[in-house]
Amino acid sequence: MAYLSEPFARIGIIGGTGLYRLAGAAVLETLDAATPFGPPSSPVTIARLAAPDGTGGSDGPVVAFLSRHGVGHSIPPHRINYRANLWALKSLGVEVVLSCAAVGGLVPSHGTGTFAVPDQFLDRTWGRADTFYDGLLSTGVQHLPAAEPYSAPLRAALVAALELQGEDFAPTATMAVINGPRFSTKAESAALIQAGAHLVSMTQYPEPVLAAELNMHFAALAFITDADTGHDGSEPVTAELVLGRLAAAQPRLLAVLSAAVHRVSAALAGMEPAHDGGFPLLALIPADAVATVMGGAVMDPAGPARSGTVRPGTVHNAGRSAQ
Ligand SMILES: CSC[C@H]1O[C@H](OP(=O)(O)O)[C@H](O)[C@@H]1O
Ligand SMILES: Nc1ncnc2[nH]cnc12
Repeated sequence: MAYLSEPFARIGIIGGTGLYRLAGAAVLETLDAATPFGPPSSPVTIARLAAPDGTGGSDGPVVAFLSRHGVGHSIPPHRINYRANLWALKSLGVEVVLSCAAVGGLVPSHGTGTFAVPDQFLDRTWGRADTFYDGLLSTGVQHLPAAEPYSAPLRAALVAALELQGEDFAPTATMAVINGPRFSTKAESAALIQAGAHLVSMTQYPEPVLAAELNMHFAALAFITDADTGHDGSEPVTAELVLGRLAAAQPRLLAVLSAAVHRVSAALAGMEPAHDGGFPLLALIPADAVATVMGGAVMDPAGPARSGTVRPGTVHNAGRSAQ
């Protein structure tokens, strides 16, 4: 079995609609990651962000960036290989995932042109592979506690970054996730509001739970591009509108992301790496060894102790608890 002696990057960023690369970051490497689930949506770019003072050089934090919809936005939300994407980041040493998304706002408190940091989701997708514990990898039966599905310390870093950048944002939100690729009808939108949702997305499930199963911190930075079917009197959403508004907001999004990454990077510098024994280089692991990896260093069900209310990867192993 082959292991990386050190991670390529400890912080991962998933780019969504309109964010296909990290403009301004220095690309160090571009990697084609192999996973047991097939290739991820895009090559993973290892890139160095500018230093905190805005200069280049070797002081800025290094991140692993992946484009969820692929190069040229070729993969629709219901066809994204979410398992491959999260596994690819994990295999490169990522411990913390910041997921960017263009979302619809359903209520006045979450208005167009502002940001939000979701703390809950409402899964309305269907047919998506949303667990690594499905028997495929001989990992046994596991049940992920999902009451608090996002990492508290990572959400706090995003909130601090949004404050630093002077952005208008909602520090909490319930994110409804529809299957797409079509947008909602007015009746569906009203039903989501009735169910307690503030935001609507097509991609924000199952990323949070897959990250947790892989013992990675996960939080989402949502930019509200529209008012969905038009609760504020605006025209109903279209893809062109989402793309255009996200493109216009990209510098703001990148500034918030960068501030959050610097904060997280400083915190990680004082933390031990989450894993013992190195990082599995999955591309080199034979298929029959994958189960060993899943039950060993990568998938230790106890997981590293972390602060905050969330312990990503803390899973209930039904097999063990029955003993
Ligand atoms: C192109 S409009 C619909 C598209 O935009 C959002 O993408 P992402 O969440 O990756 O930013 C939405 O979920 C849809 O996939
Ligand atoms: N209104 C909307 N519904 C679903 N996904 C979206 N992404 C951006 N806006 C959206």
